[in-house]
Amino acid sequence: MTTITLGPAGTYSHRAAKAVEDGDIEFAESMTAIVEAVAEGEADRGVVPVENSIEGSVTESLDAFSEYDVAVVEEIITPIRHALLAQGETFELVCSHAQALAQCRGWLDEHYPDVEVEAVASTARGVERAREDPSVAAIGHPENATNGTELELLAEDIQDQSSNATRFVAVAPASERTEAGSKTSFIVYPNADYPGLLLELLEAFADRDINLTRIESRPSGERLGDYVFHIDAAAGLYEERTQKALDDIEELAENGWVRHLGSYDSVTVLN
Ligand SMILES: O=C(O)C(=O)C[C@]1(C(=O)O)C=C[C@@H](O)C=C1
Repeated sequence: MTTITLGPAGTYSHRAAKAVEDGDIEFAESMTAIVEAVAEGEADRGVVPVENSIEGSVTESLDAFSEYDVAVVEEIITPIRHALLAQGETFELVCSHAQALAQCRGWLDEHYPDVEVEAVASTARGVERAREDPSVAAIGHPENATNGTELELLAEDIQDQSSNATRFVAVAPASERTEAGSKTSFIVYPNADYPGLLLELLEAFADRDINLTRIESRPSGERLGDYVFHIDAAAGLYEERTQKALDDIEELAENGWVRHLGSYDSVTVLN
């Protein structure tokens, strides 16, 4: 089994992938490339972040789920505890993934108000930059201080909320979609706009007592004000009520499309 995730080695995505998948792990540079590799059969599984408790959605992953046909087979929730790593105490630039920089914005403003920040493709890419250049510090998992050239751990637990956590999903080829699982993800493109449309979409679930755990609108890209809705429900497709809700939203989106990513269970991993 080959799993593809965000690289290089040492990213939080890599840690989440190792926690749930056996076998080889390969790396890509973007969430889109990971989802595409799974959709095209180049990898058996992909692990991508979808949502963070401080910064919200990882929109690149959501947009990739609209673009490529894949199944979600597991949800992985993990606490994210960032460290500041560098060759020494004097540096001018902090490099990390945009999500990680945002999760530590307050801490950086307080402790290093004068340093510049630069977003790079992943936290581990930032660590590489810090290894190459003494004027660069990185934000990433503390183990990056010891899993290559030694870096100093200048500070730990620098995320703005101690409860910082990220939700990842494991994706598989669309043929592996299953109806078994306690959660289901839907993507709905109604291709329509009238008063009460969103209410009707939500009623499909509310009328059947299905709790929604998330709803997110993403621009469809077709025209301004036109949206694709990502809806996560705390119910499995094996349940009659979920099938009925799906029938209703398919009817509401008769001019657009509905895709479900399958049903899946959730695990929490501490790493
Ligand atoms: O750069 C990494 O280490 C990642 O795995 C990406 C990512 C993200 O995009 O949310 C994952 C978890 C953290 O929230 C910060 C960054």
